[in-house]
Amino acid sequence: MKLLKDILFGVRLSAVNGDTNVLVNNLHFDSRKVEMDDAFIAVRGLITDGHKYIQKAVESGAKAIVCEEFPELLVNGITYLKVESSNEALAIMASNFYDNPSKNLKLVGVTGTNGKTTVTTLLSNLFEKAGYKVGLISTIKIKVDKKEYDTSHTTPDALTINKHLKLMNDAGVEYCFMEASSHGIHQKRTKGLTFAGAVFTNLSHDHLDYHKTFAEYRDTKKVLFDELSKSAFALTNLDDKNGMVMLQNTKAKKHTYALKSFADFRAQILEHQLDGQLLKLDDNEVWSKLIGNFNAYNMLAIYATGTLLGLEKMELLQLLSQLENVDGRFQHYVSKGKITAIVDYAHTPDALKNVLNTINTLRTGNESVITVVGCGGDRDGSKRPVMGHIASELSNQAIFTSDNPRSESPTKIIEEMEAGVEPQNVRKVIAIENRKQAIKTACKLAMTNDIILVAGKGHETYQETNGVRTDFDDFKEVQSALNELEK
Ligand SMILES: CC(=O)N[C@H]1[C@@H](OP(=O)(O)OP(=O)(O)OC[C@H]2O[C@@H](n3ccc(=O)[nH]c3=O)[C@H](O)[C@@H]2O)O[C@H](CO)[C@@H](O)[C@@H]1O[C@H](C)C(=O)N[C@@H](C)C(=O)N[C@H](CCC(=O)O)C(=O)O
Ligand SMILES: Nc1ncnc2c1ncn2[C@@H]1O[C@H](COP(=O)(O)OP(=O)(O)OP(=O)(O)O)[C@@H](O)[C@H]1O
Ligand SMILES: N[C@H](CCC[C@H](N)C(=O)O)C(=O)O
Ligand SMILES: [Mg+2]
Repeated sequence: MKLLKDILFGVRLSAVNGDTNVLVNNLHFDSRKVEMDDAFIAVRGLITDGHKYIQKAVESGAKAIVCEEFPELLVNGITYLKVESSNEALAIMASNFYDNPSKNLKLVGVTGTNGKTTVTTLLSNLFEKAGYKVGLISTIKIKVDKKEYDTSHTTPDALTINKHLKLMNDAGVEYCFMEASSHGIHQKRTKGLTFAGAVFTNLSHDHLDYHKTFAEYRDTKKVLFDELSKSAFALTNLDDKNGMVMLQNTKAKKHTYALKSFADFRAQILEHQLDGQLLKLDDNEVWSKLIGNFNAYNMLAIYATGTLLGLEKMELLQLLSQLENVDGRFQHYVSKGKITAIVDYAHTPDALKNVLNTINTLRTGNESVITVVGCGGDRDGSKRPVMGHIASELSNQAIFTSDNPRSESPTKIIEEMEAGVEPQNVRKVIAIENRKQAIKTACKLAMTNDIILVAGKGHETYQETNGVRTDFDDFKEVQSALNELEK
């Protein structure tokens, strides 16, 4: 139990009706979870409006209501608080409720279209190898030292974030690396957190269904940097067109990294193969098990962050060379018959292009590249033709299939991908809606030395159709299809 007035510390209240000197048991933004003596924060969503459920929350025992508009009926004995932004109030209240846990560790936020999971996961692995207790909040999982929790979002809601940061405090965690998605920043899930630093990876086409314009998408990411304190660091990718935009209004100490421009932290790729690449980081050579230009950026971002957090350079370089690929990111398998299968979470045009370009640089002879790819339903539809074009242009054969159709028709999604295929590439493309069959077909078509890329779902272990998740694992599927054929 905590005093409501303490939980409200720092929240801008525009009206108060009732007593704030009351004890509150728990906070909720979903009326269905409210119990006796809880506070309910009414949030306006995309599907419905939390304000509609205020009365329901009161009936379930809510003692306090935080909202942007008072309901017509104010019940005696209940405290009503009016705020300009319920999302912002929720985040600040969540921090206060859990005793501001982000202040008790070094929290680093990573934002950008691609590379967030890779950078945060590898930073967490690296700091763990360096002997620290570490936390991770990522698309794949939440980690509190050795304990792992499932997660449904890249950046969870403010209550989930702060609850886990508190668990990190209790476990003695010193560093936490967290992904900051544009949805998360826009919905203020990260508001009120104290960041020791923020990292920008890159910006490319994604989520234009939600943000409407690219400028709005970019400016949302920038908020993470705008809100940093003077003592924090702001690290950006100088080679990205929007890298410097991120630093425009930040109070934090500014640092840059780049492969192509003159920056505080620099890298160069000296040589590369399927199993890794030799990098020059500043003036030191280091072997990276992760390949591709994009991973050189990721390794450099990790190196720079490690340095800014005070790790010793030689130790840092040595630990960098031990890092393994993150699950579902360029995860590869070479079959008995010498067919290479690569599973990658490329679900944006830029990621798909990067991965296929990297694969194409690995080709030494006449190997074919066969790509199996789909696009998610209920997500930015304008990515579909672009990804269709990239897959067909940069592969010898492309099989368009389902990703997570969610509430959309997989046939329609595939047709939208096909609309981007240029006439000279039409013969390279076939459509097989069933993902299992699509992967099997790619394996049947592949000959010795060929490379199969299965893109879009990476680490995901399910396929979501109409709200139902069925077990599905790209890596297992491609591995077992190849084994079956080569028995
Ligand atoms: C588009 C989006 O981001 N939606 C998020 C949003 O939901 P919403 O706006 O649809 O909410 P809503 O259903 O309209 O409900 C409004 C409010 O009424 C409340 N409610 C509703 C019903 C009821 O009976 N009682 C009640 O109180 C709800 O709890 C909610 O607070 O707020 C919810 C609560 O925090 C989120 O779970 C939900 O994420 C959905 C599931 C989602 O798929 N989000 C994705 C797009 C997302 O956030 N992705 C990013 C990563 C993307 C990337 O970078 O690639 C992420 O960080 O995961
Ligand atoms: N630095 C990078 N630049 C461009 N593409 C990248 C980069 N790092 C990874 N990728 C590509 O993007 C895919 C997704 O990578 P990752 O999961 O690290 O990104 P993310 O930002 O966490 O994505 P999400 O928004 O889904 O959380 C990878 O599988 C790879 O194809
Ligand atoms: N964080 C991304 C993941 C996309 C993964 C892809 N497999 C899909 O389902 O679209 C999103 O929610 O848009
Ligand atoms: Mg991620």
